[in-house]
Order: sequence, then structure tokens, then C-alpha cells
Amino acid sequence: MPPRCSPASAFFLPFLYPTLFRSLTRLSRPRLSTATPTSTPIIESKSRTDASTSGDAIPPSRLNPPPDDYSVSSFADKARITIQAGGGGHGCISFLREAFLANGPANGGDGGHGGNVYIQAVEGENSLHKLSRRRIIRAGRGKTGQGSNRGGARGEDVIIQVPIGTIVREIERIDPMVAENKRYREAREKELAYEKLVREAEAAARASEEADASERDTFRLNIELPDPPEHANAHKFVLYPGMSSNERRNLSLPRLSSRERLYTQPEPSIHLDLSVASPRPILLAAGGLGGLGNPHFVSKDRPRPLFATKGEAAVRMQLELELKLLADVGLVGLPNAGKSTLLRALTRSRARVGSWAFTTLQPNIGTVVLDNHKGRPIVKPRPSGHTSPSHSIIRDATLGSIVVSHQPGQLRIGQAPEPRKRFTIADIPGLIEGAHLDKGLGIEFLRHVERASVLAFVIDLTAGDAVKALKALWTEVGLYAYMREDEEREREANLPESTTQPTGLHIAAKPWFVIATKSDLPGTQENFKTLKRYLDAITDDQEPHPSDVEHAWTEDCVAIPDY
Ligand SMILES: Nc1nc2c(ncn2[C@@H]2O[C@H](COP(=O)(O)OP(=O)(O)OP(=O)(O)O)[C@@H](O)[C@H]2O)c(=O)[nH]1
Ligand SMILES: [Mg+2]
Repeated sequence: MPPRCSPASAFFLPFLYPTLFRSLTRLSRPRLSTATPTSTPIIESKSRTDASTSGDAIPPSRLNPPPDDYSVSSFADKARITIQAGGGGHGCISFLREAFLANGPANGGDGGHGGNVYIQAVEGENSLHKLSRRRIIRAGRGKTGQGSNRGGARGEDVIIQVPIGTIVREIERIDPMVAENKRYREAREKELAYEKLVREAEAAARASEEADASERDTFRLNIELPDPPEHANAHKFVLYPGMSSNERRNLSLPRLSSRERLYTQPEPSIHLDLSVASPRPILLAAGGLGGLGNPHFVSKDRPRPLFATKGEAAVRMQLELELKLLADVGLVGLPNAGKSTLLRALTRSRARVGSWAFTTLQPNIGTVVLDNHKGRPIVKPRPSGHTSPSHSIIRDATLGSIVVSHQPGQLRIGQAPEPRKRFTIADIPGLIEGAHLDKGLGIEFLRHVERASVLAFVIDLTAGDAVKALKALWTEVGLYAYMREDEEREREANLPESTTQPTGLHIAAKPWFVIATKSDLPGTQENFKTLKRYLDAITDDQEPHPSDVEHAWTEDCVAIPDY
């Protein structure tokens, strides 16, 4: 009998069914570690295995969590969706029927309007993963009108809820009304040409009657007319199914006048940057109008209209959603630098921590609460008149306290903000050299720090020269900033500002500082001192900004040891 499990499939079993092998692995292998020899002894001493085997080892804690004490949430920062607004319901052809009233008046109800598709940025959402799985999002179709003048129900609206920081771009639009209007114009031209022919034929007939018998034949040729073209709006009508062939032949359809719309379809192409919570949903695709019931077409000559109009077809759009998380502080660092540990220390995040590179595979957001949930700030606001690198607060008798922001190239004056009660920190996967060329995992996630107000560079003091590491990180971030600006220019090729050269300043102008991790380990002091000297030199303009971007922010570059 052949073996039930081939050697190849046996090899894959631990990957396919990790839970079966987990307990076995824990017993046989103390800890998976690829840390450098310098960092290994202490990191290993913090591990859970050691804690269980030796008495003096650091016990598991929030910062030294057991392997399964982390939360993995589904995350997607890009989604491509198709939205379809609801079509209108058809109008109804109906007549009142009562005892002793065989041919009552028309009483067909109007069709319901189609539902709209809206988008809204809301607090509490932080991923597009739910949307990325939905291929098409449809609003409800309007219901068909009913007899006894009962209008059809309106189609249900759909509100797409997205996280704050989502950018919406329209890629493609199929608007049946555009095709419809084109078809109408062509059909109308044919109708007008035919009407002209009819007029000419009538004139020829009159002339023929007045002409001699010898000339009559030439006129007769002109009197023969082609078949009349179809009514320009014929396809917009629903006809009564029980119509006799005679009624069908003598049917004359009315001209349809344009109707007032409650919702106007936004012009192409939609581009939204939802960087704040939307107070109300934003319309993306308007539903089609419902058809008109047959009472709308009653006239003296046509007391019993045997037709109603169809509901309008609605617009369909393909959209690209891109999420740039709007954290206040973005952590940028090489793999294994301690970013997630820092996030766990500062917030209640349950980001995964591990002593190997690329532990974090998707961004984590943590919130630092400053007011202890009791309304009283636990971090005191800075004294008035204080000048921060990017803001100065000025006390003014009439204006109260005002803040002046010195962003490069702009001077913004506004009311001083309320003291913050909380702020958010984004931890992204580690960057490696060449991240801007899509090496490692970094490039995909750099867009999340792109919008952070402050960048915190996390540098591992045990992993070699800290200055070199900081320069390498800034180089990647700077090159990424150039790349993004180039991309943006290509996208907005028709806009006048597209002529500006990429400067990289949209990231390099942000305030930044360095957090030096693992400073509890021996032999890191010298590295920290060198880093500090380098940062002081940048602040004093003796050294250029580590990204080499001109006019980048260098006002107060500080390094903070984490211990
Ligand atoms: N001794 C010491 N170890 C630390 C410190 N900070 C982090 N570590 C350890 O460094 C290792 C890596 O920490 P992580 O927080 O996962 O590092 P990361 O930067 O998030 O790594 P990636 O997600 O792979 O980019 C873990 O084993 C931590 O226990 C520190 O201040 N001191
Ligand atoms: Mg991490």
C-alpha cells in the first residue's frame, strides 16, 4: 500500500496545520531568533521560554508578550470597487375598473426612483479590507408603479463607509444617459430629415395636381416616401401588452419633455480626499428617475393612453480607493528596531513583537490617551508664548491666543488649538535599503507615514552605527517622497501646478525626531552620544538634513533614548 502522506506533503504539513505542530515546536525549540549576536543574549533572556525555565529571567509582560498575545486584524489600504446606482422603476399602464364603469380613466402609478450611492469617511474604520472583497456595490432599483395611482417604492440608497484618510479616484464611468442623449440626437436628426421629405412630397403633390398631364409622371416619382423612422423616444416607452395591432399601428407617441432631477450626477472625474470625517454622505452615483404612469399622457385627443415610460438606467462607475492612515506620529525604522515594542509601551496596541525582521506585516495604529478619560489633561499644555519649531503661540488681547504656523513657503494664522486629549501613532513594517524601489515590505506602507504630522525614527542602538541607520532611513523616505510627487504630477498632468518640480518636501518638511531603542543594553552609550552629536549638528546647520532634501525641517532634531 502506498504511504498516505508523501514526503513532500509531510514537509508542508506544519505550514498547513500550524496548530497541530505548535505545542511540539514549543517543547523542542526554545525560540525562533535571527537577532544579531550582540542583541541575542538579552533579547533571549526576555523570552517566554527562558522565563519558564530560569527563575531570574524577565517574565512575560506587555512588552515581552507570549507569541500568541497579539491581535491580527485584516488590513487593506487599497480597494477597487464598482458601484452601480439603482435604475428607476417603470411607470404603470392601468385604468380604473369599477362596476358599471367599463372604461375608467387612466390610473397607472409612477415608477420609483433608483437608489443613490454615497461615500462617507467615518471615525472608527481603519481598513479597506471589507470593501476590497466586494466587487460590486449596488443601490436598490426603484419599484414599478402600480394601478390605482400607487407609485413604486424608491430604491434603497447605499452609503459606503470608509476610514478617514481615504482617497477616492474614479477610473471608469458608464453613464447610460450619455449614450441615451446621443441616440436621441441621431434619431431626432432622422425624424427631422423625414419631416423635410414629407413637406417636399406634399409640395410636389400640390404641384403635380396643378401641372399638365404630360409632366405628372416626373412629380409622381418624388411623391414616393421611405418608411418613417422610429419615434426618437420610442424605446423609452412601455406599451400596453393587450394592444390590438390596429391600435399599435395608429399609435402616436408624445414628445417627452426634460424632467427635474433631485440629485445631479457629479461631473467626471471624481477625485475626493476624505481627510476629515464627512459630516454627511457625499453623492457618488445618482439613481435613475422612475418612469411616468399613463395618466401623465392623457389629453383631449388621447383619453386612454396605452403607454407609460420606462425608468432610467443608472450610472455605473469603477473607483479606486486608497487609504493613507492619518496618524499624528509615524514610526519609521529598520526591521527589528523595536517599533512595535514602543507602540505597545505607549498605547494599548497589541501589535506583534518578535526578535526577527518583518514581524509586523501591516500597519498598526495605537492611541495615546492624554486626559485619562476624565476630561483633565494629564499632559500640561506648554506655557503661552512658547515658540515650538513649527508653531508660535502669541497672546493677543482682542484675538485671544492665536497660533502662527511656519510651514515652508506659507504662514498660517489661526486660533490656538485646544490642548490635545489623545493622539495616534502608526507603526509600519520595517524599511530596508531600496524600499523605495519596492524592496522588502516598506514601500506599500510608507504612504501611511506620508500623512503623519510628525515622524519618529526608531533606531536600534545595538544594530551598528546609528547615524548611518538614520541616514539610510531618511534616504529611503526622501526618495519615496520624490517618487510620490512625480506620480502625483503625472496623474494631474493637466493642472497648472503640475509644472512644479518634485522637491520631496511634502515629507521632508515634517518635524521629526529620533527614538533610540535598546539603550538598556550595554555598549550602546557611545553610539547614542555620536547620534546626539550628529543631530545637534543638524539643528545648528553644520550638517545637512539626512535626506539631503533642501529646505527640509532641521529646527530641533532630538534623540530620545527609550530607557
Ligand atoms: N533589550 C531591549 N530589547 C528591545 C527593546 N525594544 C525592542 N526590543 C526587542 O527587539 C525585538 C524587536 O522588536 P519589535 O518591536 O518587534 O521590532 P520592530 O521594529 O517592530 O520589528 P519589525 O516589525 O520586524 O519591523 C523584540 O525581541 C523586542 O523584545 C529595548 O528597548 N530593549
Ligand atoms: Mg513591528
